Amino acid sequence: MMLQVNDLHTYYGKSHVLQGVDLSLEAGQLACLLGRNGVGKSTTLMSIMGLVPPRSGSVKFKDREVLGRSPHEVARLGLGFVPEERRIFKSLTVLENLLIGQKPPIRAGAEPWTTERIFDSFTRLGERRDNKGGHLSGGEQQMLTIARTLMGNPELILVDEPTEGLAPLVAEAVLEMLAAISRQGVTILMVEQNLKAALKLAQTFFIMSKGRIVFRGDGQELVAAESVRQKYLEV
Ligand SMILES: Nc1ncnc2c1ncn2[C@@H]1O[C@H](COP(=O)(O)OP(=O)(O)OP(=O)(O)O)[C@@H](O)[C@H]1O
Repeated sequence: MMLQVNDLHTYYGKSHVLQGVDLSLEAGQLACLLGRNGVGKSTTLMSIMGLVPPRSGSVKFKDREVLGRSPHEVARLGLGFVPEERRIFKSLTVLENLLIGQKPPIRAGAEPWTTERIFDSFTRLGERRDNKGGHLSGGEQQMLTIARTLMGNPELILVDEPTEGLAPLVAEAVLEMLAAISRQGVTILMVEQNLKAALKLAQTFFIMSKGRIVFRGDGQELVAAESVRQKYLEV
């Protein structure tokens, strides 16, 4: 198992936000975490990464317990995090931004991500390689944030609402980038609000409500589960 989260509890002060989250992902999967605003999706990703320390439970990354480790240590084990806000260096070029994210691969035999591989795989970034980060569009900045995370050669990436605030066509390009990354063997857990877009992309779906996972299934099962969608997703 690439990721196994069991009975995860996280608090902000007295507020009990994650109330026993259970989820698991196999290597190579692209999974989508859905749910209404404020149910704890971002907190789940941040708890896995150690950015918000959970109070109890277990987070196993490739069968190794990572709960209690610092985000830096978790990243070094091969877990990448793409936060919702795009953290690029505006005064540095696309190429320089990518080089900042570079870390040697952990897994022997895996083809490492280099700037050339990034520019070959994602030509939009290649065209912009010498442009300053601050001059990129929102969608390009999102692509750069994702690509910079890849430069750390993660085996699993956690991606928080990558299409937030992007126009539909740009959002589609960002999701296509994630699909391409998945096809290249990186496991992905992403939060995405747009169900229609997510259905085209992901194989596995988790729905969260009030700090717990209330549904797990594939695309067909999610489409069939009309009452679940009505109860937990639709407004
Ligand atoms: N730093 C914080 N301090 C206190 N409460 C917080 C903090 N961050 C989030 N919360 C609260 O925790 C709950 C879960 O937030 P979280 O961001 O994980 O939800 P979400 O499902 O990702 O929602 P959204 O889509 O709105 O980001 C919300 O009620 C939110 O107000």
